[in-house]
Amino acid sequence: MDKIKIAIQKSGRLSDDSLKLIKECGIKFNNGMGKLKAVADNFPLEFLFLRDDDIPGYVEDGVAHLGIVGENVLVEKEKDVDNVKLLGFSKCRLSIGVDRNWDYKGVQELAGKSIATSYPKILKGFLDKNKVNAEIHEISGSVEIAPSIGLADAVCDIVSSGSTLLSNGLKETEVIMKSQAVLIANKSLNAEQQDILDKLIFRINAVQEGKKNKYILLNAPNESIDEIISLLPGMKSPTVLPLAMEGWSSLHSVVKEDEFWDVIEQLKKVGAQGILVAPIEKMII
Ligand SMILES: Nc1ncnc2c1ncn2[C@@H]1O[C@H](COP(=O)(O)OP(=O)(O)OP(=O)(O)O)[C@@H](O)[C@H]1O
Ligand SMILES: O=P(O)(O)OC[C@H]1O[C@H](OP(=O)(O)OP(=O)(O)O)[C@H](O)[C@@H]1O
Ligand SMILES: [Mg+2]
Repeated sequence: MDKIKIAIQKSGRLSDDSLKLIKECGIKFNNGMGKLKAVADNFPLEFLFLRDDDIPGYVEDGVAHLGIVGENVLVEKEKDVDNVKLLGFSKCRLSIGVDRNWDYKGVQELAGKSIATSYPKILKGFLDKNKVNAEIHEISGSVEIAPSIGLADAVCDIVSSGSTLLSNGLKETEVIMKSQAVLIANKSLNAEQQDILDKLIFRINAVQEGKKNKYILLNAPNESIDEIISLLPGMKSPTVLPLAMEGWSSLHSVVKEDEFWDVIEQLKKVGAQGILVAPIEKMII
């Protein structure tokens, strides 16, 4: 079978979670220190470890068939690739930051100022949309230092916790876009390559669904079972098994991670006991 190539960031904010997702999909490979290429042992996938900025271009050209990048880089690079799937990690935002003592009242205050950024296209789009004429000063890293060394009046850069802005005497004033990691694909995959991508997407979906849900087991008096079933509808419907103790049943189901604590409270109110909750590794709906 043909192999397809996936481009992953070599080292940075996307790398660990990208590799973790691949491993959670049951794909094994050996990425020794400093290796720029690796081949999976049990799936037709080859890995290229690259700078994230280069990934959309390599995927457009077909040097790599797939890639994992931040949406911020994907939008900035304006490459013609398929946006296959949001991956839910490396969540951040692209924001304007200004000196914390600037009494900033709105985007019009950026008129005539210079803004340092590694995202000139996205920034230009934002300024044009707001009809603000400002100078864009493109730099490739350490953007937050620009105002304090007199290079620019403001910055447009990635913010997550905000601690980099804070430690450079800046404050966040405008969120231009929100971003997370995304799986991208070349637009001209052949049937065999598409088949491999479909298998990978199937596995990613199973991993993501598993994370969104928990497996729940509980004991309940038989008269509460109908009410509990309405609280825990499960994938099709819950499994209900009689306990050795007369008048009691054991019920197995799944519950959504984000509804979990509310549901547990309601289950207790209707008489559920001995509630066990376990993580789900994979879930295929
Ligand atoms: N603090 C953060 N928290 C969460 N996600 C982030 C954070 N910083 C960046 N990201 C996301 O991870 C991507 C990679 O960030 P990183 O800082 O590793 O890039 P880089 O320094 O340009 O790396 P490279 O050396 O590969 O060019 C960003 O494009 C963004 O989508
Ligand atoms: O709001 P925060 O949580 O502080 O995160 C934001 C910082 O994180 C990223 O840099 P990173 O630390 O990845 O270093 P880099 O300069 O190598 O990109 C980004 O470029 C910001 O500088
Ligand atoms: Mg980069």
